[in-house]
Amino acid sequence: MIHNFTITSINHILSLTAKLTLDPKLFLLESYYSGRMAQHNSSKSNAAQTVHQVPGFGSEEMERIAEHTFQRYTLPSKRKLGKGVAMVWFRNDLRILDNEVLYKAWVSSEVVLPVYFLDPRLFATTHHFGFPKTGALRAQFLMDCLADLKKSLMKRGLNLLIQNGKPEEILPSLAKAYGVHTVYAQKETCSEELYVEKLVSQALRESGTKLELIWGCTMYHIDDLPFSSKSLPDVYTQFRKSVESKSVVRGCIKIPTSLGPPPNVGDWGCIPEITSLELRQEKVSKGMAFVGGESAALSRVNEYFWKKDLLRTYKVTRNGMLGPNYSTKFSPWLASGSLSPRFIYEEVKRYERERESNDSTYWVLFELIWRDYFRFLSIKEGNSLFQVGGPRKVQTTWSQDRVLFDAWKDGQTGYPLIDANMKELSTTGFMSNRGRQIVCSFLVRDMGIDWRMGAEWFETCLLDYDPCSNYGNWTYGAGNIPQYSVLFAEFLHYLFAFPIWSRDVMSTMIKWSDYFIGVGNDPREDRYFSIPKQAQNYDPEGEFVAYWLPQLRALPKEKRHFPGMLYIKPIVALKFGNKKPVDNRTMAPGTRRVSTEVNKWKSHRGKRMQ
Ligand SMILES: Cc1cc2nc3c(=O)[nH]c(=O)nc-3n(C[C@H](O)[C@H](O)[C@H](O)COP(=O)(O)OP(=O)(O)OC[C@H]3O[C@@H](n4cnc5c(N)ncnc54)[C@H](O)[C@@H]3O)c2cc1C
Ligand SMILES: Nc1ncnc2c1ncn2[C@@H]1O[C@H](COP(=O)(O)OP(=O)(O)OP(=O)(O)O)[C@@H](O)[C@H]1O
Repeated sequence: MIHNFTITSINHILSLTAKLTLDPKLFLLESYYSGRMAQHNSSKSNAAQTVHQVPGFGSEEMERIAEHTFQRYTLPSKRKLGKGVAMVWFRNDLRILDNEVLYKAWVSSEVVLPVYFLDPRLFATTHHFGFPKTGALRAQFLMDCLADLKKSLMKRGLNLLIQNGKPEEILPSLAKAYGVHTVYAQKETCSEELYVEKLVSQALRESGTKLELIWGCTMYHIDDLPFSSKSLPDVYTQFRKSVESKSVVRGCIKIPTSLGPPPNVGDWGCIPEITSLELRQEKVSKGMAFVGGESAALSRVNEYFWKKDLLRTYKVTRNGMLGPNYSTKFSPWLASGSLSPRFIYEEVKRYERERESNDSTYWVLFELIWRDYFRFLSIKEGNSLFQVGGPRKVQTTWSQDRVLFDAWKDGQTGYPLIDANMKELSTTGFMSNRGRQIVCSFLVRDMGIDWRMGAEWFETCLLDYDPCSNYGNWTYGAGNIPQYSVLFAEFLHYLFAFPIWSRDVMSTMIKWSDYFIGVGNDPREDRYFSIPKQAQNYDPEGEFVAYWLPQLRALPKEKRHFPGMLYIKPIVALKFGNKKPVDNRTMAPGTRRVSTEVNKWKSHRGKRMQ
């Protein structure tokens, strides 16, 4: 069931959340959840301004689903051999199911001390363009995750210590005060996180405590790859085929029934209001409102796979843009670590055994392998993933025109498909994969803007922000990952897999010849997404744009994507809007060279138009 609720209800929820102060006593957490959800449940669906809660369950139902899932993953009581106190430093692994960090700390000690640091660096600004590092919606999602984790730990005889500050400054004194022999934490891969790991390791060494970093964020474990991450294939397909044939996804780590006894902590700390992090409360006024936390994550898996049976058709629907049903929406929980990709894997396999195995069930795993790929790529490529030329070190002059960029960011470009997607992003913290590819292509290719501005804005807004997937996809979209080698490898694979006289091969060769011509050209011409074509294929009725730009709803469906004078004037012409490619960097903003006629869509030409 999807709960629709009004803006007023959301306001209530947010003000309730804003007033939240958590007490170690479980009943206050109970009232946090029941209060938050009562608002969701009591509200009535109201006209166009609806909000779809994801997942669409009330708090009790989510808790029931989570408990039921935990029971299937309960570790039969086992004698612990460990001694002393171990600490769990929670990072992007905010879960108890399939958490090796938590498990290792538990087996290696008599007492576990779980800690989360509200590191001020997470709430500072992005590297180049000074946007908020964490936007208000993701910050609120994070607070939900922490509240849910705290509650789960308390149910198992523990708690979560919340500390404001940098881990390297606080950990040594905590370790000393509690006699911690080892701090366990999830291993990260990007330079900002590696820097913190280095500082923590140095600080702990001085106090004689060990730091043990454990791999935990991918579906395939790094130790099970058939190659070292430094020799990761440049081509996704090679990577995927190799891991699929040579590696096995490890089983989920189970949860001990009791994680106690807890250490003697006087004040476990509160989950703060996001205003105390210098963020303004933001309300989700329409679209999807995601509930943070592991209980919600497990409930979403249950809803998408089992209750609504949407896994059966995922491959057909996954390119949609409107509503909670076209794709899994697992990404926000995966990014915060409140959902394990191995758990998703096991649920897909269970679904295949119990219901059906088809292209769609496989395709969720195919997409999760993309996620793994970008994670491992961040090890191989290091900081080049964040640099303007990307791993290819492409030399291109990009514009950093603030007027153009702000029009993109604020959904004011004059192209409804771009504007609707950008409004969804700022209103909800989410955008479909299709939408992300389209707005990325528009910013980079039609506007000629520095792709890092787009990537940093995504970093601010996305609930599912993950440095590897975000910067990986942006560099890929900006043409900074060697796509000609991708195609060449695909070509060879195809050549050897099929007889040369096959008609498919011949037509594919003709198609691919276009890619080879472009080698060495301006990368902005790679992966061009034609707006008319995308609109026609993925929003033919104009429902998505009319949802986010209600002023377009009154127009005939075929006019909604190109409303002409009835909408904002397009801020730039489309690069391939006319027959000849246009370099927008030489055009004054406001110049309009785009065909607005729907029946001219098919005449739009562009190299590599998707
Ligand atoms: C410019 C751009 C930026 C992106 N930034 C992020 C980001 O910061 N964090 C993030 O998780 N994803 C990012 N993606 C990938 C993708 O858009 C989202 O993972 C997806 O839209 C999330 O929705 P979903 O969970 O319903 O996906 P589904 O279609 O249901 O896919 C299932 C899961 O597979 C993984 N996945 C799917 N597509 C990709 C992909 N292209 N790359 C990596 N993993 C993928 C995700 O974990 C996703 O949850 C980005 C894509 C683009 C084009
Ligand atoms: N987790 C992360 N999220 C976002 N950005 C990250 C993350 N980890 C590393 N980075 C980025 O990686 C880059 C570090 O690379 P590098 O040291 O080459 O850049 P820099 O020299 O600081 O950049 P510049 O010379 O352009 O100022 C920075 O842009 C940093 O913000």
